[in-house]
Amino acid sequence: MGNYNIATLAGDGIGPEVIKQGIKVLNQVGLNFGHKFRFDFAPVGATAIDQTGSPLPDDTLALCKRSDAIFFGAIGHPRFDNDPTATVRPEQGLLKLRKELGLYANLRPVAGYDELTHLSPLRPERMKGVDILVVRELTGGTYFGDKGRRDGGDTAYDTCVYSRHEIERILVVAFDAAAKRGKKLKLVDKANVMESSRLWREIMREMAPRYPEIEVSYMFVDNAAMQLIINPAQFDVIVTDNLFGDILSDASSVLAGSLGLLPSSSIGAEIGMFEPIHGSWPEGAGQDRANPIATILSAAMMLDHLGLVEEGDAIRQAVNETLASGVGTEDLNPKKQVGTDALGDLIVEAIR
Ligand SMILES: NC(=O)c1ccc[n+]([C@@H]2O[C@H](COP(=O)([O-])OP(=O)(O)OC[C@H]3O[C@@H](n4cnc5c(N)ncnc54)[C@H](O)[C@@H]3O)[C@@H](O)[C@H]2O)c1
Ligand SMILES: CC(C)[C@H](C(=O)O)[C@@H](O)C(=O)O
Ligand SMILES: [Mg+2]
Repeated sequence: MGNYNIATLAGDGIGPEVIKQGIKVLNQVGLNFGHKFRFDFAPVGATAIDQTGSPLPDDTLALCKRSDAIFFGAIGHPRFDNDPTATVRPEQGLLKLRKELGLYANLRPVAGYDELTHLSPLRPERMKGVDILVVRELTGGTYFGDKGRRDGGDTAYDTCVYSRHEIERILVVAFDAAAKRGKKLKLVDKANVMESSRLWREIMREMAPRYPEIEVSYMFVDNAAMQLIINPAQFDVIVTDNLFGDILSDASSVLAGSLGLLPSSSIGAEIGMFEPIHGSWPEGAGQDRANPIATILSAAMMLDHLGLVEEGDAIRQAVNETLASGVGTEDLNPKKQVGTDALGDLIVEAIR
C-alpha cells in the first residue's frame, strides 16, 4: 500500500487522450492493490508555449522534481514543425526536461505479439518472438552538441559530442539489462565514419571483460536498420547513441505492429520519466483514434520503476489479453475496431 505523486505532463495533440487512458488504468491498479496515485497536471510543449511562452515552464519543472515519477504524453505541433525559423519550439521542453533531470538512459522495449502478425502479411514469421530492448543514450550526442548557424546563416551545424563519462554510464545500463535478459549486447554505431562512435567502441571493448557472460558485438547503423527488418531475432539488447536510437526505435515499432504500442522509460536519476515513443500525431488528435497501449505500457514501466512489479505485470497481462481477444485501434487492423477510450476501458476491465 503506497501513495505516489505522479507529475502528469499530457502535452499536445493525442498526448492528453492517451494519458487519460493511462490514468484510468493506474487508478484501477490502485484499487486492486491498495495504492493511491495522485496525478498533478502541468503544461509542456506547444500547450505550455501558448499558456506561458515557454515549452517547459519553471512550475512544470519544479513539479517534476518533487514528484515520485513523471508520466508524459507527447509534444509537438505543425505550427512549429512547418516554421524552420521558430526559435521557441515544443521539443525544447522535452529535451530540457531530460537534460535537467539527468535522464540519460532511455529504455525502449520492442515485443512482438503473435496475434498481430497479420500486420506483416508477407512475412508474419518476422514478428514472431521479437523481443528486443533498445537502450538509447538520451542526454548527449547530436541533440545537445553545439548548434547554430555560421557564415552569415548559410552554414548550419549540429555537433555530435560524447565524453567517456557519458558513454560509460549508458553502457553500464546496457550491460546490466543484457545480464537480466538474453545475455547479448550489440553496440550500433557508425564507427567506420564517426570519431564519437570510435570512442563508444573503445570504451565498450574496455568494459566487456567485466561482463564475461555477455556476448558483445558491433554493427554499423545502416546495416542494423536493414537487419532489424530481415532478421530481428538476432537482436537482444541494442545500445546506441541518441540520434540512432531515436530512428531505430521507431523503425523497430513495425516489428511489434504499430508505433502506438511502444512504451519507454527514461532513467538515470532519482526520478524516472515514462512516455510512449510516438509523438503528438496532430492529424489524429481529438478523433478517438490513437492507440493508447504505448502509454498504458509506459505506466507499467513506471510501476516497475517504483518497485511495483506485480502491479506492472497486471497491466501487461491485461494488454496481452485484450489484444488476444482481437480488439484494437485502427492501426492494428483488428478483428474488432474500437476507439482510444473504448480500448482503455477494455484494458481497465481486464485488470478488474
Ligand atoms: N516524445 C514526443 O513527444 C515526440 C516523439 C516523436 C515526435 N514528436 C512530435 O510529434 C509531432 C508529429 O511528429 P510525427 O508525425 O513525425 O510522429 P508521430 O509519432 O506523432 O506520428 C507518426 C505516425 O505514427 C502513427 N502514430 C503515432 N502515434 C500513434 C498512436 N498512438 N496510435 C496510432 N498511430 C500512431 C500515425 O500514423 C502518425 O502519422 C512533431 O511535432 C514531432 O516533433 C514528439
Ligand atoms: C520530439 C523529439 C525531441 C523526440 C526525440 O527525438 O527524442 C522524439 O522523437 C522521441 O523519440 O522521444
Ligand atoms: Mg522519436
